[in-house]
Amino acid sequence: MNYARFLTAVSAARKPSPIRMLTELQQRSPPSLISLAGGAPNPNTFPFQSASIKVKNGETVTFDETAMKRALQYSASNGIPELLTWMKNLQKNLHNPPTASYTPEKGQMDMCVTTGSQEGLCKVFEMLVNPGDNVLLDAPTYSGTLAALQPLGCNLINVPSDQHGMIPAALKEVLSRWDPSEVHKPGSDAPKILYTIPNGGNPTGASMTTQRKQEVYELAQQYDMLIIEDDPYYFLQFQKPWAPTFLSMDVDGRIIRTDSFSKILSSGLRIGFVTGPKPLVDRVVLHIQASTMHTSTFTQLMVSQLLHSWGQEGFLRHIDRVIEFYSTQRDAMISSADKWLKDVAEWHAPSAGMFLWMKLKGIADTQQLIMEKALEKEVLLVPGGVFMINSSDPCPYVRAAFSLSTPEQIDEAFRRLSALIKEAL
Ligand SMILES: Cc1ncc(COP(=O)(O)O)c(CNc2cc3ccccc3n(O)c2=O)c1O
Repeated sequence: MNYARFLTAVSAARKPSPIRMLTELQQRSPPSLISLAGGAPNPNTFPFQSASIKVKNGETVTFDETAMKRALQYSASNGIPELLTWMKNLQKNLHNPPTASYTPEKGQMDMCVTTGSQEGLCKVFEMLVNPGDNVLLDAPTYSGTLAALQPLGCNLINVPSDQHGMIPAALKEVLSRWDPSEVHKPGSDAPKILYTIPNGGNPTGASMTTQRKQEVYELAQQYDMLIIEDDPYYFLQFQKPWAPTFLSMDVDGRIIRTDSFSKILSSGLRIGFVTGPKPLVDRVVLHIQASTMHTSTFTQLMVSQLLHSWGQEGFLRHIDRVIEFYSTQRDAMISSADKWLKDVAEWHAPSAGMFLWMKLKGIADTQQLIMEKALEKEVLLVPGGVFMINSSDPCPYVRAAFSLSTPEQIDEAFRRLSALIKEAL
């Protein structure tokens, strides 16, 4: 793959930070080395001495004085080695990416830690998207992605989708505007990237079928596009076997995948990952060097200690408990929707994630209904317009999350929603 053609001028201009290189050189050197180089503060001056974090299964994550000094100090921009290694092994076990065995030039699978997958998305978009670029995505989509993409001045092209995700025939139709043999011609405005949320989509709850992923991947090959696989709900798929990922079929090194611990370990710890071809991950890391420098060392070490004590089996047992919770919540929301809303709304029951996407019958746009009437009735949902490329377009949908409220609260909320829809009609 020729990765240079995908980089913005800004990303291509990024150079390794000399002091960060010195820090990493020092970390690779024997303890006999005396360094007067790094401008790191002396951890003996830090007020924090130790920590122990109780884990619900009875174990404890502890930071003794030595560990605490490390946890409170700068660390490598791509992530602390033990967390990266653990995650690379998990990615290889879960997805068996063809690129794991490639050379760096050929797009060898690499990873970096980001402060939430939101940071990963933001830096990936800034690496790839120039003003005026055509970018493909299936809308409605995550509002945080729109917030990161739209200020870049790109032209967002919607690819029609349904409850099974992006529709390959529709993608083929959208791409038919361009001749695949001309996409490398100077001045070509053929799309270079496609973004999608393949499992438990936000806001639609949609999950892509394997067949559709294969067809979308083949079209990306034909038009030499990268696919950004934003997959924070991968571990919230209620049925097994979990769907094969784009990463698992990536024979070319054209997949950039963002993962997140937010929905399974903690959203406040802000731990996400970018997985992709080494030439592209390297550019994201250069951007991290010049922005946050790295994700919090403390949180990375805390999570890494937990994962090492659990092992992959323990991690996947934890995931099973999380899946059990969210599928029970999904069942509660669906049964309350059937009870209160089936004559005023329509929906597809999600098989992953934490969202139900409902179309309100007879309501052209839900913005006013939700932002005024729903608040009067003391029930809050998200009006669908915030997930559309053009948020001022009328949208008859609302997004309901089944993550935080109890089944009883969900039932009462839908009773209130039903009443206000009937009043509005
Ligand atoms: C598809 C997709 N991609 C990336 C992210 C970012 O997750 P990260 O790993 O935690 O950075 C998300 C998080 N989505 C949301 C977050 C959120 C945070 C506060 C309040 C509301 C929020 N609502 O509503 C959300 O949907 C997502 O859904």
